[in-house]
Amino acid sequence: MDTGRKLKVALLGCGSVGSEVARMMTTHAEDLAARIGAPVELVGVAVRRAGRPRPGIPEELLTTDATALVKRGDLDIVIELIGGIEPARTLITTAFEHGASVVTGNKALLAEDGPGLYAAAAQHGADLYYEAAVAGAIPLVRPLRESLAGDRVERVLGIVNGTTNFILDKMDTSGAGYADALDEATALGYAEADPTADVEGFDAAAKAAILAGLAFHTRVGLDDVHREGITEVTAADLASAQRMGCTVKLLAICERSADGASVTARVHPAMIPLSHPLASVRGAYNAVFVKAAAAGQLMFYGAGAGGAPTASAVLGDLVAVARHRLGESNGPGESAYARLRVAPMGDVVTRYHISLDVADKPGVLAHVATVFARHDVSIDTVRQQGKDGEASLVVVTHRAPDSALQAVVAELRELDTVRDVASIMRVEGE
Ligand SMILES: NC(=O)c1ccc[n+]([C@@H]2O[C@H](COP(=O)([O-])OP(=O)(O)OC[C@H]3O[C@@H](n4cnc5c(N)ncnc54)[C@H](O)[C@@H]3O)[C@@H](O)[C@H]2O)c1
Ligand SMILES: N[C@@H](CCO)C(=O)O
Ligand code: NA
Repeated sequence: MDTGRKLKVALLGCGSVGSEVARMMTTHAEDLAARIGAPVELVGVAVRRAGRPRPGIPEELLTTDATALVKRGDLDIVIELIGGIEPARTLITTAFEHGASVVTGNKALLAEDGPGLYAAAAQHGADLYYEAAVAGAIPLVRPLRESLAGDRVERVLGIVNGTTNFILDKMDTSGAGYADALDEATALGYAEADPTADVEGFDAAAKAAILAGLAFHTRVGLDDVHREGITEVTAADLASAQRMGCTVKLLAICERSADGASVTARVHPAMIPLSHPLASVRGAYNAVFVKAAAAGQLMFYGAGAGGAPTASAVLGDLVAVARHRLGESNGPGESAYARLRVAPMGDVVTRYHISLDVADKPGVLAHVATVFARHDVSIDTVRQQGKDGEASLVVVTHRAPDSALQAVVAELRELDTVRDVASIMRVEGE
């Protein structure tokens, strides 16, 4: 098809991902044109600092005025790769107002204000695409948004943050503590100078909010996601997991309740059996399981981060959106019609591994067991190891509501014979 038309594209942000997108748009120009049906031309690149050498990007395309760029009025597509809430949000909405469609990788902004962005896109008849926002290169947004649009998704479970997976993997394989593993992740460039967003689970929680929204056709905000990071995970937790034939992963889990009336979304470290495929996701890789009523279990695996892998997802979106511009059509907008209740963490039903330091005296085990029984939490296994009048007690429960487990722990902490509740970890993937 030769329509004689050229599609004009502006790029906002030229960091790890943006620079790869600019490079690929140049090196793959002919293939992109053939696949889209018209050439895509990069007409401007907004950067924060001018005057830096940017190999492969003609200097005359660079500008430090992103606002003026998105207001040009002749843009077909704006690719936002600045990140963060502002100025990204204003730039994206301004791009819509001036007639462009938008491709972004900005999970923080989508989790904060996805509905606002969708509304702006719909108002101006534009597309909003964001495959790069969740699990980088791995096609996951499009499968949920399009391929599974005819099915009923029951659960999304996976590893969606590479930095924390690298740290936990390091702790597992080397016996290192959290701080040493974080130092190594920083030295190797996996963790950022300020690792808070990754290690405290904010990045994974934003992705969980996006995934839950897509999976359940319900608005799920960042505040709806229960979030625990990995900073409290100890070498002892990993050792204990290994003794149980498990490892520890930071998981994002979005589930429909058994009665289908509500959904939950959570991010926390959890033990998973070594036999589970997620246990063999090493280093900074991501992997996500999607369970749907008709499709059954699907597994998505690959590079969840990195300039080139993430740029692959951005370019895929660019092709899709460009085709729509040529065909004067649109991709899917927001789908939040189901309006399911987003239930609190207390409603989540799962298993627990609880490690207690107790006095090694007659009746202590019975006393501890009574607390579990009082809250209707059934014990699966108990393992005790004694040392000098003290004992460490590891209790693994059957499935129980999180609220019941929290009540058990609060009561255990009050017992004279319980010196410390050393760790509480959920057990998933069985
Ligand atoms: N790096 C990854 O592996 C990865 C993976 C998935 C998604 N993402 C997302 O992609 C986006 C970009 O990530 P990144 O890793 O390339 O970040 P980055 O920090 O490397 O790049 C962002 C760039 O934007 C520039 N910038 C900041 N303010 C600007 C402004 N007002 N105008 C123009 N430029 C401005 C910065 O100077 C920087 O070069 C983020 O939303 C991120 O969450 C990144
Ligand atoms: N910081 C993120 C990048 C991808 O969103 C990670 O470690 O996975
Ligand atoms: Na993706």
